[in-house]
Amino acid sequence: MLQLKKSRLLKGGIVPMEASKSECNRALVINALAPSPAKIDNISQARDSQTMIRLLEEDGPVWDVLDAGTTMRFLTAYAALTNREKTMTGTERMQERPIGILVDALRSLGAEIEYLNQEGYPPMKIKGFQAQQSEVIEMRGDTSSQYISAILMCAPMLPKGLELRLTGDINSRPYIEMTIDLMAKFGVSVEEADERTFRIAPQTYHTDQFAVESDWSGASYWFSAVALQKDSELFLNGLRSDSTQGDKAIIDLMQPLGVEAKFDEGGLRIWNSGKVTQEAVVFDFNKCPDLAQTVAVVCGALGVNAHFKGVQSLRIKETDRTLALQEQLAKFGVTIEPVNDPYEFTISPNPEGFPTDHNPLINTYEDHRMAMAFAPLSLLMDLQIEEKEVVKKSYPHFWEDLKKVTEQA
Ligand SMILES: O=C(O)C1=C[C@@H](OP(=O)(O)O)[C@@H](O)[C@H](O)C1
Ligand SMILES: C=C(OP(=O)(O)O)C(=O)O
Repeated sequence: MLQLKKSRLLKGGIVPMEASKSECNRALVINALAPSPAKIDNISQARDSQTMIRLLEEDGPVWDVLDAGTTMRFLTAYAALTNREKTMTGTERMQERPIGILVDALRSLGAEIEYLNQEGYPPMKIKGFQAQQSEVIEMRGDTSSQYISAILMCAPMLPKGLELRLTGDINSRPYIEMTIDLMAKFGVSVEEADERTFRIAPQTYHTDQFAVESDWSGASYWFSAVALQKDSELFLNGLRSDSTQGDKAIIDLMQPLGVEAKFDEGGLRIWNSGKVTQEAVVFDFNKCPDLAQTVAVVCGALGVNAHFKGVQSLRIKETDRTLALQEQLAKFGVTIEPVNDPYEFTISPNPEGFPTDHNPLINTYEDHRMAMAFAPLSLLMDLQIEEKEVVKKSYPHFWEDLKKVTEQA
C-alpha cells in the first residue's frame, strides 16, 4: 500500500516523459524479423517491453508474457509465422483476454495452433507453419487492434504476400496506423487500398537506427494533475507534435476540463486555464481507450457530467476497467451507469460535492492505469493506493516523477 499525502504541483515542474511501450514493442518485433537489426534508441523500461526483449532472447519452449497484451498478440503471430514451436501463456487475467480472432487468422494462413485450456484464450501451443494457405484473409476489427497490428508486422515475411480485409467496426484505429507508420520507418510499405483493405507485398525490413518516442498515454496523468490544481503548469519533456500515437487526443479531451497545451521546444507545456465546462460532455474513446480512466476520474473530481462512448474494449483489458472505475468512483459518491453496455456509460458527479476528507483506499485490480488515473487526486486529499508496483507495466518511474513535481501541501 502506498500512502500519498495531500500535495501541490511545484511551479515550473518538468516531467521527463518515458518511452512508449506500444512503439517499443513494435520496433522490437520488427527488428527480430529484420535480417540485420537496427539500433533502437530510447528503449522502454516498461515491464511489457522488457518482457518482450527477454522472450525474444530466450530459447525455451514456453513464452510467458505475464500481463502484456501487445507482447502476447505480437509474439503469437511472430512465432506462428516464423515457424517456431512455442507455448504462449500469461497471467490468470491474460488467460481471460480473448485471442481467437488472431489465432483464426493465423490458422487460415497456414499456422498450426492448439488451445491448451479454453478455446479462444491463452495458453496455446504454436506448432509451426508449413506453407502459406491463403493470400487474402478477413479479420474482425471490433475486439482488439493488436491482432491486426500483429498480422501486419509479420505479413512481409509471407512468401505470397497478403491482402488483409477488416470487417465490422474498427476499434483503436490509431494503433493500426502507428504499426503501418513504424513498418514504413523500417523500410516496408503497406498499401491501404481503402480504409479496411491492406496489401503487403513480400519485403525485407531494413533501417540503421530507430528512436522510440515518448509516451502519450503516460502523459495523460499529468494533464489530470494540472486539471485538478488551479494556476498550475507543467512541462512534459519529449512529447512530439508529429506523433502517431492516438493518445495525443488527450490534448482535446482535457480542454473542456480546463487544461490548455502548447508545443514548445523539446516538449509540451500544459497549464490550468480555469475554464471548466458547465455543460455535460460527450467523450468518445473508440480511438484512445487507454485514456478513459484518466478522464473519468477528472470528470468525477471536477463535478462534470459526462457521457463516455467507445468504451467496449475496457471490459477486456488488464481488468474490467468499467467495473473497476464504477467501484472506485463510488467511494467518492460519483456514479457510473452503463448505457448500451459495454459500449457506453454515463458519469454523474456527487450532488454533495467531491469528498476530500476520508483518506480513501484506491483498489488497483492489477491494472497500472487504475493506480495512475487516481493518483492525481492526491492534489486534493490524502489518498492510499493499494498496489504501487502496478505502474511498472507501462510507466516504471511514475511515482518518482510525481514526487519530483510536487511538494506536500
Ligand atoms: O497496439 C497497442 O500498442 C495497443 C493497442 C490498444 O489495445 P486494443 O487494440 O486492444 O484496444 C491499447 O489499449 C493498448 O494499450 C496498446
Ligand atoms: C491495455 C493496455 O495494454 P495491453 O493490452 O497491451 O496489455 C494498456 O496499457 O492500457
